[in-house]
Amino acid sequence: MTATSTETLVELADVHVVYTARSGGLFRRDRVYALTGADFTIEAGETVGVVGESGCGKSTLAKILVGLEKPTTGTVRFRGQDLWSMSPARRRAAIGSSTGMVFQDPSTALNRRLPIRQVLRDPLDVHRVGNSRQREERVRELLDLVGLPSSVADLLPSQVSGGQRQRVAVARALAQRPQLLIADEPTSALDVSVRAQILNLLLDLKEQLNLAMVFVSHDIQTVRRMSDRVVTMYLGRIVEQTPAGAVPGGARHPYTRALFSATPGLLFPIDPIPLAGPVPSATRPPSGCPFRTRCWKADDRCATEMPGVQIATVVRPGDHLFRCHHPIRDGSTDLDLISQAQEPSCH
Ligand SMILES: Nc1ncnc2c1ncn2[C@@H]1O[C@H](COP(=O)(O)OP(=O)(O)OP(=O)(O)O)[C@@H](O)[C@H]1O
Repeated sequence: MTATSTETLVELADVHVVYTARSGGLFRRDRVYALTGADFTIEAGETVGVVGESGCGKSTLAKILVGLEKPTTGTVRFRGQDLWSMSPARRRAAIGSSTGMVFQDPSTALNRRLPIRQVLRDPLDVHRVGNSRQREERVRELLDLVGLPSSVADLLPSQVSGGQRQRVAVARALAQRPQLLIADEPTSALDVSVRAQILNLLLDLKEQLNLAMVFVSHDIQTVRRMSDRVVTMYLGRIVEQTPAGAVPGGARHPYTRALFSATPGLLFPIDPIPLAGPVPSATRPPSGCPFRTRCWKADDRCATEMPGVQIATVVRPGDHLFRCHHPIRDGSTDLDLISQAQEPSCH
């Protein structure tokens, strides 16, 4: 699975998201550092998997990528245009035509009172895409695209199965022909029996429409299978970006290694690395490297200095980035075998 183009669809530059949350006393508010210093691009046609433990900022990153959340500081560019310096009308149009989002639970994401036909027509009506006949035609196309019979158009979302509802949610996200689909835990609310069908549907749509996709999941085995590139997040930071075939053995960040160490079905399995203790609070992240309180390689430097970005050249320059003072350099990767790539070199 490799990207077919290098056209940049979305670019984040030093994006921070800080929420305020009530804590303890009536008037006391804490800052929650949900996303810190995110530098990140998505190229046309590629699938990026986002992994990390609960609360590490995956959904915040997804919302930033689809324009649902405004950065506290930093820049989000859609096709080179600064999204948040556009007028609200232009921004809505840019978001609608560039990205679509599939949420975890289709039961809550879809308007329960509208028939599926209207659920799918809504984004077309709001953005005045074509005339009424063309919108009806697009609804039929969308149902066909996600493998649903046209007869479901007259049903309410509650009258179809969970898997079919998620197909409707995917169709709705694709209504305006976006080039980027963000899927935030798209199968975790579904029965195990239909999860594979939805994943296969996403893979088919990616091929058929040359979609770029951001796939957020706790299920790291699925992320590895679905993605070209894996982004590892820890406590609001992107700590590593690596080609999917390079994890876990080629991952340089100890946290990525630990997360993926128990992944079954690898050509080069590695010993499980247990993660000690809980993730620290996002209201008081540790100084220096955020992972240092759980890292077996941490030393004094990790407590005082946030590691800068290092580059490992696995296949192409820029394919593999990580932030660690003590990266792991041993181990074989599936990529070593597949691409006969050179051993990565760090700068
Ligand atoms: N609207 C909000 N107000 C205050 N804090 C928030 C808000 N949304 C998210 N957070 C906090 O920001 C941090 C990142 O949350 P986020 O939902 O992005 O993490 P996540 O990795 O997607 O978690 P999960 O895997 O559990 O869905 C967490 O500490 C969360 O509690």
